[in-house]
Amino acid sequence: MSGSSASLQPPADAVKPVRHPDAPAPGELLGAHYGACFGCGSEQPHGLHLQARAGEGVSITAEFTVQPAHQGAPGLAHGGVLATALDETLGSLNWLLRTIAVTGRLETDFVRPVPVGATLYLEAEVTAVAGRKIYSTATGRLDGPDGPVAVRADALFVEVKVDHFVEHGREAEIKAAMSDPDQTRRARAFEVNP
Ligand SMILES: CCCCCCCC/C=C\CCCCCCCC(=O)SCCNC(=O)CCNC(=O)[C@H](O)C(C)(C)COP(=O)(O)OP(=O)(O)OC[C@H]1O[C@@H](n2cnc3c(N)ncnc32)[C@H](O)[C@@H]1OP(=O)(O)O
Repeated sequence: MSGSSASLQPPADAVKPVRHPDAPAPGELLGAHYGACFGCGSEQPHGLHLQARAGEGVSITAEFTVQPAHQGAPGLAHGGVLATALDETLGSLNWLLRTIAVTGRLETDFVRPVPVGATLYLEAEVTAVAGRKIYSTATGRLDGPDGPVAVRADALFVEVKVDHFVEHGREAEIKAAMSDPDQTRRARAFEVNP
């Protein structure tokens, strides 16, 4: 099965995404946007520790190695964990646009089982932007960047203001993020199209 639902088809007035002039250069590691992020943070012992790298245009590559803590069936990655890897990779794309956005919809195809110990080689790109809506797509491959596709996703991210996190997040974490000494992480969290 593949083919995303109608709500993931960009509308007729959608435009091509524009890479922000200050986006990290192709090949540059993005680093974690937040230390406690389950997808990319270093402070989560069982997190994915996904490492994303800027690509050409509005694209990203990322790697994630499946740990024993990520199992669903014995010896195999949990589907929700794989969806997280896709979500994190897709979410990282928005930094190349310098837009803060959250996942509105994520549609996933699980094509092949992914064993514990395997590295998932992910690539993602923004395909279109329509107002606050950002359309993107991702694949995850086994055995190398050109290996067989194991997972695929199409997504719609919706641009939000930083108030989204301030209103809905927990105060202690918000305060800690706001005083993060890492300038890049702070910028990723709080700059919108500067
Ligand atoms: C102080 C700390 C700050 C920290 C900052 C961090 C920065 C991060 C930096 C780097 C991140 C890198 C990595 C992250 C990766 C992980 C990403 C995630 O997992 S995010 C968590 C999961 N997602 C949610 O929790 C969203 C929950 N949902 C909502 O909050 C709302 O529903 C929201 C914002 C998505 C939309 O609500 P509305 O009221 O703002 O807007 P409406 O009018 O409903 O939607 C706008 C347009 O989008 C469409 N839309 C919205 N949801 C849709 C859906 N599910 N399917 C299809 N279309 C949808 C609507 O139909 C509408 O379209 P029309 O303008 O009318 O054409």
